[in-house]
Amino acid sequence: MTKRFGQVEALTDLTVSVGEGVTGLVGANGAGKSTLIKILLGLLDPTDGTARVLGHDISSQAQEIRRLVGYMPEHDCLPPDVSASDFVVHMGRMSGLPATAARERAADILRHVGLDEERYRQMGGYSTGMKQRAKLAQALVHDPRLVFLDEPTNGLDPAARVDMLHLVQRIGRDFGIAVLVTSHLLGELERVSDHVIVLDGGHLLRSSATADFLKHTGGLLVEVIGGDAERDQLGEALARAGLTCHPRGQLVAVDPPPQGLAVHDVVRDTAADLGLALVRIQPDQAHLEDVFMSSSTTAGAAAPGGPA
Ligand SMILES: Nc1ncnc2c1ncn2[C@@H]1O[C@H](COP(=O)(O)OP(=O)(O)OP(=O)(O)O)[C@@H](O)[C@H]1O
Repeated sequence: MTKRFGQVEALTDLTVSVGEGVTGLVGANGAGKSTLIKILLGLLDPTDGTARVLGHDISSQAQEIRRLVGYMPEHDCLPPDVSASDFVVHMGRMSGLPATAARERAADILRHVGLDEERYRQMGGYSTGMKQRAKLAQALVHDPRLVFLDEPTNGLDPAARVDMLHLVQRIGRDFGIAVLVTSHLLGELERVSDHVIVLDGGHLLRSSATADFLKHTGGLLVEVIGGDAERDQLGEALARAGLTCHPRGQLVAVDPPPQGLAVHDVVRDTAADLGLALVRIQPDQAHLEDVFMSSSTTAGAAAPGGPA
């Protein structure tokens, strides 16, 4: 499908399918991730093309799709003067649950996402992490078969990110709900996704099983919160500490270190000295960033079929 907003082409000839389990939809800001989700929900019409979600056509069966699908939007959409408990019950009722069932489901799901006593407080006073959990709960209250999570880790500190990613993994693996989850941090979805779709400027760069992205090279990949400046600051400091590194997308790739150098300690201490927040240190086996580095565009490729 294609989606244009005036002169801007947000999605270009995109053909992709999403299967069971957790699928990571990855791309820089503006890559077209939110646009794709909104089209699949029937909130936006494609300029060209069509799609099916759980076997239903997005243009003629949007209502059926919304019954079967949950949606956690990217931006804060929570009424500040309502408690999470009342809000999630309300969203359950809006999805057609009877009052008692909505109350029971809301209590269960709020417990699953980790909002306990706080659920009776007005959401205006919540931290970003609590707001993300309330947004996640409302997406799950009607027991959907598929859930779209748009940047669920946005605005969270590293510990809260890990918690949220763990929750995303549980939704896919323990609750058996298919998940399409987006992130602009290239690396963070690799650990929780069974499948990864990479978008760049509205084009499909790659769609594969996560394992196909992985190959161990003996080096390390390091990611810190921030942009190019923070990445380069870390890379330069690691070079001064005796490591050979290169920028790779948003990451610092560290070549296999000299024998005997405790490279994890060097990276951790260097980041701490610079006051940079580490997102991850991991073996250099992630090829997501390589996909971004390669100039070839493979629009039109498709992943194995499934419910969406
Ligand atoms: N309603 C709109 N009107 C005009 N342009 C839009 C609209 N919505 C999105 N766009 C443009 O379409 C492109 C894709 O946007 P989209 O929000 O889908 O990206 P994204 O990958 O979700 O990034 P982000 O994480 O920043 O939201 C961007 O260039 C954006 O400016």
